[in-house]
Amino acid sequence: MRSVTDQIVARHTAPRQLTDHCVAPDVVVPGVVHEKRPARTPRGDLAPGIYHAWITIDNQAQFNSYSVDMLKGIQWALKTASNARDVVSVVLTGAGSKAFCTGGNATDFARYYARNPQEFRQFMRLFNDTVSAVMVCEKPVICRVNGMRTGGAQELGLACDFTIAQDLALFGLAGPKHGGAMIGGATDFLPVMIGAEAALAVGTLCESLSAHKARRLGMITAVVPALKVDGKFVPNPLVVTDRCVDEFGELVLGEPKTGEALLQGKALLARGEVDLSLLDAKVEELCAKFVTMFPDSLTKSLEALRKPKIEAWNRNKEDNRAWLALNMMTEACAGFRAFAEGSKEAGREIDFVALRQALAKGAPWTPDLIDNLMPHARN
Ligand SMILES: CC(C)(COP(=O)(O)OP(=O)(O)OC[C@H]1O[C@@H](n2cnc3c(N)ncnc32)[C@H](O)[C@@H]1OP(=O)(O)O)[C@@H](O)C(=O)NCCC(=O)NCCSC(=O)C1=CCCCC1=O
Repeated sequence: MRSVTDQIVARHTAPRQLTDHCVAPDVVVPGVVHEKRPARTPRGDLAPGIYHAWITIDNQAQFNSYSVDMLKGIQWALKTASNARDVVSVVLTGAGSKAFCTGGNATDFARYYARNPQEFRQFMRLFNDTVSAVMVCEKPVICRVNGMRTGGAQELGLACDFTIAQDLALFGLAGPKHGGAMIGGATDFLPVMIGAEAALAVGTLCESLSAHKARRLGMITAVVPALKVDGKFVPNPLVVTDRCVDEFGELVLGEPKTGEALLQGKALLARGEVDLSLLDAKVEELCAKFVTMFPDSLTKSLEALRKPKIEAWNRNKEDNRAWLALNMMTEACAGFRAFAEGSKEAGREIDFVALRQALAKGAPWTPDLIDNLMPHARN
């Protein structure tokens, strides 16, 4: 039986032919899965004819890092979902349970963009426009963090309106340790989201944060357990989750365990299996809340609340793009080559002391200086 609103629509209150407002065609890009999943109400009832758009980054062999084509695919998918009349919210996620995404493909960076700033400028055009596409999306954008979120992916994730993470996921940034500054969005968003002092630590030290610490800092919306041991969910056993402060009053919630506690945590981790059903339930719970809201009022609220992040981003994004491009001649060239040419055994970082010693004597960034900073040059 048709509902009354269906009958009203059938009386031709809606245009016979709908106009497509998307700039680019909705194309299928390998590595980016774009689908519409049926929406439900908060009570769990199906809401026929309306959907949530799921965008899944899928390059699992390389921890879901994105190629240029994949960036285009993510951007198209965001724009398509933004325009789709039947889409309520957008979920941006990664395939599998290891990584949400680890940013740009570091091997491509080393092989194609190193010493090629004009080409990296073009890459950054795509990247910047993808971050902007998140923040002008007319629907709420939820980052479903199924695993590690680092580098440019952390910046893309910070641009999202909500982040829900499974609690084994790590959050990181490829900053000065990799030869970059975290200016693809993180330096704009973090001070607004977590305050200037915490942003300085996160934005310079290049230390991975646990999902619990990210939640404590206010960087993400919610955390759910993902490890199942003997059929029961347990919190991430590698980090402190049972107290907020240590005996001296220092905050420890979400900090890594050490010593015997860490060994026990690792043993528990090895016995368990990862199950993302609670993550999916939490994402669905949030998506369902949006179904029972006035759409325009929701979009207006998003637009108003995004302003502090967007204003910071728009102030800096083009200058930062230019700096990141030129930095491909020097530090990023060395940093990404070290990742691509290194290995777990040899290490994936440059010889920082040798670099500083050379620069202290005024040495220029010659190709042979960079060659000699590589991990294999030390052996
Ligand atoms: C910390 C890591 C993400 C994960 O470390 P670990 O858990 O030890 O796993 P690995 O063995 O290192 O990784 C598993 C395999 O995946 C490959 N991998 C992982 N990430 C990438 C990547 N980004 N690009 C290419 N390949 C990747 C890794 O080589 C392994 O494969 P293998 O065949 O060798 O077994 C660690 O992997 C890491 O540090 N990765 C690099 C992260 C990185 O530098 N990302 C780029 C950041 S820069 C960036 O994204 C941007 C900056 C400016 C704005 C635009 C932008 O995109």
